[in-house]
Amino acid sequence: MADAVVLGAGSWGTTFAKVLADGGAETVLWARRPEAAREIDEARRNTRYLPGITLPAALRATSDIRAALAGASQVYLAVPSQQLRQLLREHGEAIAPEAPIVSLMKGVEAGSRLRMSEVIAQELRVDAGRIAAVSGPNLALEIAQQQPTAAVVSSTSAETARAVAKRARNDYFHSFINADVIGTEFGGVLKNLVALAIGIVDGVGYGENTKASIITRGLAEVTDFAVAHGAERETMRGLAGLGDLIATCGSPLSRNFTAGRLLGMGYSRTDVIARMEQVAEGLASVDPVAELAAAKGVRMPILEQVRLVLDGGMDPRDIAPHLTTDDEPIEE
Ligand SMILES: NC(=O)c1ccc[n+]([C@@H]2O[C@H](COP(=O)([O-])OP(=O)(O)OC[C@H]3O[C@@H](n4cnc5c(N)ncnc54)[C@H](O)[C@@H]3O)[C@@H](O)[C@H]2O)c1
Ligand SMILES: O=P(O)(O)OC[C@H](O)CO
Repeated sequence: MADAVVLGAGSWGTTFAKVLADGGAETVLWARRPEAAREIDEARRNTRYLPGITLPAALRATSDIRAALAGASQVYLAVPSQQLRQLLREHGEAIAPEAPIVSLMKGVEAGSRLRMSEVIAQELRVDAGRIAAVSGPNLALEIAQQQPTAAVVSSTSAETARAVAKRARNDYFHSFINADVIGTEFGGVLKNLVALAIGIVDGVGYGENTKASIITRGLAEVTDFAVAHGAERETMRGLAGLGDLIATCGSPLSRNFTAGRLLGMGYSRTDVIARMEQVAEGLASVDPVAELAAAKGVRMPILEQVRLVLDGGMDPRDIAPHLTTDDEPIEE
């Protein structure tokens, strides 16, 4: 019986399993492909997602999801957001009755427009207090290299947040806690959209002034959206808001930045999706977030221009969401 099981052996699931194992938790990682599980278990490597990283000997991997889940006292989920519901539908009944269920994901489900904690609650019919979300400036490869960073574990139950934060920490990864699940999850979702915009301007060739203007206005846009949906303003100034915005918009390791960069270089949405070998959650979140913003009447010029570029309705060179077209100057 494991202390923790991580479902999804991509870059983040594998890295988080390493974080847990390095913190002393007996950890099992579930990989969909048997050959990936075998490589992790036998060679201590996940060459496809974490090249150059040696995984801890204490970390076990399997492609048998039912065996992985059996009796595990905490369950961490790290599959692409659009795949979560089906996974839970097929295997959710194997999750131990009292185990906290932790989302490591940063997306909104297309169609339902639900955050990942909401998908978990709806699909598994569990109380919100059993669910936690982890978010922060967490580029997987840097953490796998044991570069020090932090995240926030958010749950409506302080007991759940504390239990998860105590397990998800070690000498290079620290977990803070908060109770603002809405803000923590939306911070992770929306920074991906700003990173797409920053990637686009980088691909076009614009420099630091343009990027800094968009990141700064991006924080205001993300905050307006999240607060309108019930988040605490303060959360957006924390690790899951500003912290993640800085990390994601500033790094070529970010898949969202990379996808944006390809758009800025002139590739179409279809070409970008075909070229991306890993999930860039922002691409699937653009439409549901735009719908959620419209429902609350939130103005989101950055999101709207990213959407136009994606749909081929705007030349990437014309992207300038921080240049307002209003006649009257608006308050910053
Ligand atoms: N990589 C990061 O730096 C990072 C950091 C924080 C959060 N996240 C979030 O974690 C989530 C997972 O991202 P990632 O970086 O690990 O992606 P990834 O592309 O590196 O890996 C995705 C994994 O999911 C698996 N998968 C795909 N479809 C599946 C399905 N239908 N059922 C089960 N497994 C499936 C793939 O085989 C792969 O192992 C995303 O929501 C992402 O935003 C990523
Ligand atoms: O690679 P990205 O763009 O999905 O970003 C990874 C993490 O979310 C950064 O915190």
